[in-house]
Parts: sequence; structure tokens; C-alpha cells
Amino acid sequence: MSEPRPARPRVGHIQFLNCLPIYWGLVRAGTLLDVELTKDTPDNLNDMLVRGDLDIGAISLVEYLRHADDLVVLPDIAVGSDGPVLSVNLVSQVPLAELDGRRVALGSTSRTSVLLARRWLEEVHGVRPEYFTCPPELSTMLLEADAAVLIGDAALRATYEAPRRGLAVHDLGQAWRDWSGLPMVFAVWAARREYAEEHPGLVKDVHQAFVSSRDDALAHVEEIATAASRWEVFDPATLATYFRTLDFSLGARQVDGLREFARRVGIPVEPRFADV
Ligand SMILES: C=C(O[C@@H]1C=C(C(=O)O)C=C[C@H]1O)C(=O)O
Repeated sequence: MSEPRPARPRVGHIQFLNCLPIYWGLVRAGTLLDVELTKDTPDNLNDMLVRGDLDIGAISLVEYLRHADDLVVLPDIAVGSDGPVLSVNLVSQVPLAELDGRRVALGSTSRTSVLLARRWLEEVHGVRPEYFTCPPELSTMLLEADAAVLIGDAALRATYEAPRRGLAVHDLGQAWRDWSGLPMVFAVWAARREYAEEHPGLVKDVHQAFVSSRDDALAHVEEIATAASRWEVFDPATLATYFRTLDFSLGARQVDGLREFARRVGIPVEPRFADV
């Protein structure tokens, strides 16, 4: 028998197409064997990381900001956009100026985008709708609301299908860029602070795995898009465009965008980064 081994890091992965390129890279590198991966929607992953049921994972930006004392951000990698994102939308049956006092449905898987939508409607369009949270299913949402906020695969579908149904699709990545002049960071990767202090080497390894995986995936977008189109409703060209539209970087401009979002939503946190 050998020495007792350290437990594998418990890592959260967003189970949307937006993070498929990163998953593909992890599979290809064989790195998945070194982590205990939990795939789920952002709302569930947020709660698990905050509760300490995960050590490292993707987290909605606003949930990171709310729990910044307990977390450290992994540098260089994020889920964002510098302009349109295609998969974070406000879909409306009426002109936005008419939404005052009307019902707007917020998809339950999102924390950052639903807050962005609320601020944008209030401050740019001068309307204060009545909000309610519900499962992210567009047709059901619009039975009870005049507009809906969606993220992930449901939002990507809406980008292509909703205009055919006479609905207006407002891309919230573009909305943020027009409003702030900056890229939007929807989610970051973070580690629990105590875990990063106790296991700096493991955090460094996981970070390296994600960054290499992202880089590898971006060099093979067509291949990933073709493979994914076999089981997704989107064709390879649509998926390739989507993967290239997303901004997986976290450079100086993205961090400026992150800080500006934090300021505008009233949680002006200065991000603390993991030492990797
Ligand atoms: C770009 C996206 O960003 C997402 C938006 C999130 C949020 O609004 O809380 C969380 C994680 C990301 O998946 C997307 O969902 O497509």
C-alpha cells in the first residue's frame, strides 16, 4: 500500500454549449481524470461553490462579487463577450419603452445576466417592470410575461428562432458594450480561498488545465462545432460562430468590464486573484 493520496479537487463545470470547448480540451488532454467534475447549470454551481461543496468552479460574476471574501479568482479565463454574445438575451413581445409596470420573466439559471437586464432596463430604458423568476423555457415564460431573460442554450436558440415568431431579441452582451464601452464578464472561475491557501499546487494545476484546454479548443473550433452538431439542434457553422463570438479571456479590458459591472450593481469589489 502506498501513502494516502490527496483527494482530487472538486471542480464545477457549466453544462451549457458555452463551455463545451473547454470540456472538449479537458477530455483531449486527459485532465478529467485528475478532477472530480460536477456538470450543472450556473445557479446550482454557484450555490455549491459558495457552500463549499466544490473547491473550484465557474461562478456567475455577481455571485463571485457577493462572496468575494471567501473566494479567489483564477486569472486569464472567463465566460464573456466583447459585444454580442448570442446566448444572453432579453426577448420581448413589446417595445422596451412599454415594459414599465409589465411582467418580465427571469430565467432561473442566471444570476449575472438577470441583474444586468434589470439595471439596463431601468437606467437605459427608464422602465421598472415587475419581475418574477421561472424555469428558462421561452414559450412558457411569454405566456405570463411580456419579456423574458434567458441565458445559455435556451438563449442561443432564441437568437435564431424568436425573430421568426415576431419577437425582438436584445443581446445583453451588446447592450452592456453599448452602455459601458467595455466587454462583459458573465462568469469567472474561482477557488475557495481556504482551499487555495491549503492546496496552491492543485489550484495551479486546475487553472493550467482550463487555460490549456481553452487554447487547444480555440485552435480546433471547426472540429468541435462539427462534433457537437451531431447531437445539438445547431448546425456546425452556427456553433463555430458561437464559439468564436464568446470571449473566454480575462485580460485588462475584461477586468475593467468586471469592475465597472461591480460598480454599477453596487458591489464595488476589487477582485483578488489566485496566485497561480
Ligand atoms: C454567456 C453566458 O454566460 C452565463 C451567464 C451566467 C449568469 O447570467 O449568471 C452564468 C454563467 C454563464 O453561463 C451564457 O449563459 O451563455
